[in-house]
Amino acid sequence: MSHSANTALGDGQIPVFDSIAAFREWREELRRQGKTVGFVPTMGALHAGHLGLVKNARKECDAVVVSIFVNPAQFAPHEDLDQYPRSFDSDYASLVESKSCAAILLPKVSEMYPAGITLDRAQQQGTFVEVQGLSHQMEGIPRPHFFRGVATVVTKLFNIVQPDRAFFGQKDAQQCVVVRAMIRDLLLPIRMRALPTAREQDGLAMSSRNRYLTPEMRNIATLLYRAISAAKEVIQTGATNEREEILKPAYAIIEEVTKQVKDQGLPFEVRLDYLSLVDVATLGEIEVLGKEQAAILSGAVYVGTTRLIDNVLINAEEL
Ligand SMILES: Nc1ncnc2c1ncn2[C@@H]1O[C@H](COP(=O)(O)OP(=O)(O)OP(=O)(O)O)[C@@H](O)[C@H]1O
Ligand SMILES: CC(C)(CO)[C@@H](O)C(=O)[O-]
Ligand code: BAL
Repeated sequence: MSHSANTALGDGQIPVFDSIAAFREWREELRRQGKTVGFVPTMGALHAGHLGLVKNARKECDAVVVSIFVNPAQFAPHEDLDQYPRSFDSDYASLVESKSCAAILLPKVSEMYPAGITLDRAQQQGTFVEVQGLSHQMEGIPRPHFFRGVATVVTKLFNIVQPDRAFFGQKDAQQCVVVRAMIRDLLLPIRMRALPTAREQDGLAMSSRNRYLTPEMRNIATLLYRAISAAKEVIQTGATNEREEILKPAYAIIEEVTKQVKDQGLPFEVRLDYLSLVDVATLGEIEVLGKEQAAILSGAVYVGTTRLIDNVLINAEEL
């Protein structure tokens, strides 16, 4: 294949492109060969959840591209852009081991944001994509800048990779709903797949940010999954369809763990950010759940300064 991957990155088993022009050359050759391309966008610090997306993409597509890009536009000035884990060498080794990745795209901030990018939204220059109606509830309340940053970078990455299919994780449920709407609204010729959340043995959703947890924090980090699972169980028993009653056991679990951490004098706090029960299509909060209504039961908690998110689906298999 004639392409100019950056040979200083990786050991040549997978081409790594840090230049968009070089990547486009490589992509063009696949098109000439009539091969289908699957795309897995990531921010790196890869774990088994990411690798599951890559392996599934490979089952459905001839060649899989993985991007690794910590996108400044989706971070607020007070968030963890600088601390976000960056581990290219081990990410590269995991992708080689997966035997499922045909190329890695590692774009530079300067190429992704030709007009520059500052985290201060009021000062930002250039073109941004925003999915109105789905970006300012749930995760969009504490992170009002977030989905604009995601929609913008995913649009740019789609324009570079030009995938036939794009693979996302259900762990970031609202992101899946936002990206699906964006693909529909902008008439992008891409099929989106949202795959189930990979979990640790005790149920904790895999996440790059789990690396921030100390062993003491890790011991109680399943609280959110236990909480939303308890709420889902209430729905499944048919005992009630009212939001308040559905969420009651979830609030109780979080309160109990919060108190336990305090009583034991552990050197961190647990704090609930939010719990939510929304319709999958509108992301509107549900007061009374319809019999077959597809819904997302989700939440976010802080364990120390680490913010964990998780969700389960109600009356739906895929987002
Ligand atoms: N546990 C998981 N199971 C399946 N997919 C996942 C999981 N965690 C992340 N993903 C998906 O991988 C893609 C890249 O996510 P990202 O690189 O932000 O990882 P992350 O673990 O979600 O990181 P963070 O800790 O920043 O939330 C997204 O589509 C995301 O939904
Ligand atoms: C989709 C994504 C790679 C865009 O930066 C990011 O939001 C993520 O990792 O979920
Ligand atoms: N997976 C979500 C990326 C973020 O929180 O910035």
